[in-house]
Order: sequence, then C-alpha cells, then structure tokens
Amino acid sequence: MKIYEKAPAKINLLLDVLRKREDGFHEVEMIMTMVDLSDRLEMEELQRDAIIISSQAGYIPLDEKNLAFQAARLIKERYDVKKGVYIHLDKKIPVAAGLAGGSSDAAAALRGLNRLWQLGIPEEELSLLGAELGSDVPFCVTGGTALATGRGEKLEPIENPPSCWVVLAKPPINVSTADVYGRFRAGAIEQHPSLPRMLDAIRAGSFTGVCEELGNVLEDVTLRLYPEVRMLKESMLRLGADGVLMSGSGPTVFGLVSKEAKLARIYNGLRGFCKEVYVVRMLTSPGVQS
Ligand SMILES: C[C@@](CO)(OP(=O)(O)O)[C@H](O)COP(=O)(O)OP(=O)(O)OC[C@H]1O[C@@H](n2ccc(N)nc2=O)[C@H](O)[C@@H]1O
Ligand SMILES: Nc1ncnc2c1ncn2[C@@H]1O[C@H](COP(=O)(O)OP(=O)(O)O)[C@@H](O)[C@H]1O
Repeated sequence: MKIYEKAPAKINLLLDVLRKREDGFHEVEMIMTMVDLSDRLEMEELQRDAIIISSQAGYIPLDEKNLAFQAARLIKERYDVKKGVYIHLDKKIPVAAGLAGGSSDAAAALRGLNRLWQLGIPEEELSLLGAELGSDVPFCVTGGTALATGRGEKLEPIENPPSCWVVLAKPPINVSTADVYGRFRAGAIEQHPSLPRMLDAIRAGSFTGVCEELGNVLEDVTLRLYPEVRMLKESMLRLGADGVLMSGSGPTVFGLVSKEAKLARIYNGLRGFCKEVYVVRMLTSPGVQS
C-alpha cells in the first residue's frame, strides 16, 4: 500500500526570545502558522526491516541525518514495528531557509506512518514524539496556527490570522539555526514584539493589525550577518507588501499581501535580483477557525 502526506512550510508571525536555558536551548514565544508551499511524502510499506529515503532534491541528506528517516526510526523503535518503509520526498520547500522544511517532513512521516501501520497514536502523543526530533516538529504535527512556548514545543492552538497572500523570497545563503541562536544576545534587543497586541489583532481578524505587530528578534542577528536580507525586506516593502518579516532564523523573508492586484509587481520586482521567490496563500483551513 502507498500513502501520501503533505508537509507544508511554516512562518513565524512573531518570534521573541526570552532567555537562554540551562540545557542550551532558548525560551521562546512564537506565533506560527502554515503556508501553502509544501513538500509531498510518498510512503510505501516494505516487508523487510529497513528505512529507505529518496528525493528528487540533490541537496539533502538521504541517510540517518534526514529528519524523515529519524521520524521513521523513532516510531518503529517506540511501537516495535518490524516492517520497513520506503519514503520518497518531493521537496518544494527551500532547505535551511527558516521555513521548517525538514521538521515538516518529519511531522508528515510521523502522521503518515501512524496511518500506514495503523498504530492509532493520538495526535498529542505524535506531537511528543516530534519534540524528540526538533523544537519545530510538534507544531508541524498539529499545523493550524499556534502560540508556541518553551523551546517551541509547547503549543496552544489559536485562531487563524485573516487569510491573505504570502510572498516568500529566499536569498542564496544558508543560515544555521544553531549559529543564529548562539550569536543572539538578549541585551542587544531594544524593542521586543508585543505578543498581547499580536494576539488581539489575530482575534479581531485585523489584517492591518497583524501586519503592524509582526516582529522577530532573531532578525537582530541574521540581518547584521547578511545585509542582503535587510535589503530584501526593504525591497519587499517598497514594492508594496503590507507587512514584511524574516521567518525563523532566516534567511527567507515573507511579505503579507491583501490584494491580488499587487502580487505581479512584487514578484517581478523581487525576481530581478532573487531567484527563489514564491507566491502562496496562508493555509487557514486546518486548526482552530475563528
Ligand atoms: C528558529 C526557529 C523558529 O521557528 O525555526 P527555523 O529558523 O529553524 O525554521 C526554531 O526555533 C528552530 O527550531 P528547530 O529548527 O526545530 O531547532 P532544533 O533542531 O530543535 O534546534 C537546533 C538548534 O537551535 C538552537 N535552539 C533551537 C530552538 C530553541 N528554542 N533554542 C535554541 O537555542 C539550539 O542550539 C539547537 O541545537
Ligand atoms: N527532510 C529534510 N528536508 C530538508 N532538510 C533536511 C531534511 N532532513 C534533514 N535536513 C537537514 O536539516 C537542516 C535544516 O533544514 P530545514 O528544516 O530545511 O531548515 P530550517 O530549520 O531553517 O527551516 C539542513 O541542514 C538539512 O540538511
């Protein structure tokens, strides 16, 4: 039997870092939501005890470093599954981009293998398993829109933000999440984003409010290291995006746009100097709906 599972990219509408913890991770407050730019996983049961990963993308690991491999190994070990699986990853999400592509693949593998092997694992338990693979994996398991705290694994579902267009642009640099957190200095942040105001804007369904409250303290590190990310933000705003922010640790910049008529100008303007530009919708169907 073959099954398919979609693995959408996430964006952080708000990302605040509160402090560094004893375990080396950072305590965060984030508002995360999904966008309609997705990898697709094809999963097929193998009678022999093996995990085999393939992908059309030449630039990701296909061995045990692959997060989908790690998800399959974890679920097999934890639920004593003797069968194997062949997973093909059709990658569309740019890698090491701040869009949680690897984490979403891991989450999709957990959801898919739960179905393929008929394990009946409840979503909360899948989410806990996901936390063993990475801080962003639990959110990718549940999807929707959520307030994420702790190191990102504690989730509270919230209403979806007002639906809009999302323009994503990834400059040709690879950013390491560990490196960005490693360079982050809380004392250097002059103004933290306001979580209560962002939550109010989302609850009120105010697109303008959401655009005004966008904020990510990790920009302080990544924009200093890579001035081209700052330039990209400025260009997107100049071209007419309503609100602009870097996603996660970067380097992808996203622009929220309410009017379809503005998209061509923004896309064409960005494509003049940035090869990877995507125009997608915010994914507002799953999760809690206002
Ligand atoms: C910044 C964010 C925002 O959503 O996303 P990305 O830019 O990676 O997409 C996340 O916090 C990234 O989550 P994720 O990519 O799952 O990170 P993990 O694999 O758990 O951790 C990678 C490394 O980042 C650092 N890390 C991660 C999360 C956190 N709350 N504090 C940290 O200090 C640690 O050094 C850790 O070793
Ligand atoms: N299935 C996967 N897809 C993409 N990257 C993966 C995958 N499995 C492991 N990786 C590795 O994870 C790292 C981070 O990738 P990704 O999740 O795309 O970035 P980010 O956390 O910035 O959104 C990359 O260095 C990549 O080699």
